[in-house]
Amino acid sequence: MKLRGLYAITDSQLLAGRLLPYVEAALKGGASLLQYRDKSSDEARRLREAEALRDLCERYGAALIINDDAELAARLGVGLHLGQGDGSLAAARALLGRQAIIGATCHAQLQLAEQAASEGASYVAFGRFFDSNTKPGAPAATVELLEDAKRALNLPIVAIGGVTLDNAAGLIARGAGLVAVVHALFAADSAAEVERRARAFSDLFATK
Ligand SMILES: Cc1ncc(COP(=O)(O)OP(=O)(O)O)c(N)n1
Ligand SMILES: Cc1nc(C(=O)O)sc1CCOP(=O)(O)O
Ligand SMILES: [Mg+2]
Repeated sequence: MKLRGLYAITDSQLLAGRLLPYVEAALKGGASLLQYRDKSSDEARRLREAEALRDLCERYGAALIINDDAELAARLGVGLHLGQGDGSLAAARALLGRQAIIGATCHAQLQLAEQAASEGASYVAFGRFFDSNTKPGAPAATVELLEDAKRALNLPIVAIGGVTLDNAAGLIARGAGLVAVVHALFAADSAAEVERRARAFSDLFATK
């Protein structure tokens, strides 16, 4: 699986009552990775939704990544994203195996990315690059960091936080191999609009 392109991330509020049609639209539009991000503690719903998303991702040749929850990722045999306070990357790698995609939040710190790489991360994520509707309090990162990270690391780099169709190209030009997007993708009035946006994000990678 090539780690490049649009990385769509779900949001329980934005996608309430329309999770599957909107995610399918993002996949139709070319999203390469999909992260199931649900901060609730409703285990049964989380399992049900994650299973449905795994099936959808399989149909479209995309990879499903579970946010925060290594046990759920292991149960479904899919990837995992861990933040700095979400548990040990090395332990997750041991649990999920060599092939699993495991990503790490590195905020605006190259040192965190180097550490994540040494512990077996498949990609590193930096952010937030712009004002974020979804996570306004996330620490801010500058685009210069992407160039430094590109030089220093031999791993795919994800840019997250306030990414839109207007600012994504600049991040890609500076070294982001994936752009992770919630609001600018899923805050849409229709599935058709989500698909249009996903295709437009994906097209930004076509010539780079
Ligand atoms: C691709 C990607 N990058 C960063 C994050 C943020 O992870 P974290 O800091 O653990 O915050 P939560 O998303 O868990 O609130 C992410 N989820 N995905
Ligand atoms: C989940 C998350 N993590 C971030 C970080 O900087 O680590 S920013 C963010 C939210 C991304 O959503 P939107 O595309 O709506 O800004
Ligand atoms: Mg987390």
